[in-house]
Amino acid sequence: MSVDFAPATDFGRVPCTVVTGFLGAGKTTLIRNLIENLKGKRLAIIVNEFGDVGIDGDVLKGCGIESCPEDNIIELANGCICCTVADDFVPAIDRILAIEPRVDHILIETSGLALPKPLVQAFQWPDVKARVTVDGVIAVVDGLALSEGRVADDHDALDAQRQADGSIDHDDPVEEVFEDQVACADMIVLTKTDLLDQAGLAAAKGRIQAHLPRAVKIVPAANGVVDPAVLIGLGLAVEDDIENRKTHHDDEEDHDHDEFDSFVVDLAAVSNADELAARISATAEAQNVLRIKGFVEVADKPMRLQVQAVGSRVNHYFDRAWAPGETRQSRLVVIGEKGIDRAAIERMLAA
Ligand SMILES: Nc1nc2c(ncn2[C@@H]2O[C@H](COP(=O)(O)OP(=O)(O)OP(=O)(O)O)[C@@H](O)[C@H]2O)c(=O)[nH]1
Repeated sequence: MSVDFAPATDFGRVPCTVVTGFLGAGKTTLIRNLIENLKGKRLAIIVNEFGDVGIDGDVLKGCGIESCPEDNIIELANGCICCTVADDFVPAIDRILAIEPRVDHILIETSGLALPKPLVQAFQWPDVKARVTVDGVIAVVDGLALSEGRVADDHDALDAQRQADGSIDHDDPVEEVFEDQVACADMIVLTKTDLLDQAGLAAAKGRIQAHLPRAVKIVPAANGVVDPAVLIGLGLAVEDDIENRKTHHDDEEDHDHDEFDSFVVDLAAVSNADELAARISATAEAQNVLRIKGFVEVADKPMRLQVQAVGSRVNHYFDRAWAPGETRQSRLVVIGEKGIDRAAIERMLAA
């Protein structure tokens, strides 16, 4: 598949697509599909994660795509890119722009908890603006979760409550992050449609539409499959429009992510992958965990097990052989709202 990049707003600048979306919505899956299908274009990726340990970068590096070699994938773990933009993002852009031959396009995967607006605003800084431009902001939303009302549930009720009580000016943190991501989007990718029937799809679309401040297209996707021509090469120079996109955090001088916790759980090798998946599912359900992901050693297996849980729904598969000399270790990143019970989660996962 070939995509023409000729946005009128480029002026020789490298276009950059920001992929945002709540934890586990399907950002990495979408990006993986994009890089597989953007053949012939030299790509670089910035992958940002909330926790200290990067999993998504490792997943993307595993793609082995010639147009996006491992060295072109920069991981920014250790916090959301919206907060570390000055320290981490600009050096990452510098590094990418030094790559020879020059890359044609940059993809940025923000962490699932990042607010896209401060990141896009960084593209207004003169040193950045002279060299790169935001081609478009893609918000990836979890169709399954939305169809079940798990994100942005009860919005109407909340609105009514807000209007009745002037002192309420914030949703719960999960909804706030989700709404800010959608508010900044030029295109919405509604994922996991393979798990939805017609009614579920309509419900998910309806929930998103209720949040859209502007006419923004909703593109349904199963397993990240979207024609790159739909998402890439929009040429919107979003940095020039971002101030018009209203979000919950507009009036905050400084925001933080204190509402969320993340930690790493080291496990011993497991003997049975299905049993581990069942344990993870039960833990996520009982302890209200938002996201668990990582790599695990299964005893006597030459392959590494990749584990991905979104809420209590768990996927696991052997993604590649452990490399010679690589430490076979089992590490899971756990993310939840502030106050999740770390000791109980560690106990349940290790049981
Ligand atoms: N069935 C199905 N599963 C999907 C789809 N898209 C993503 N997934 C699964 O959902 C889980 C999370 O997907 P990711 O692509 O890692 O999500 P993410 O948004 O990058 O997650 P974070 O970076 O942690 O916020 C994985 O198990 C994926 O395989 C889809 O369209 N259909």
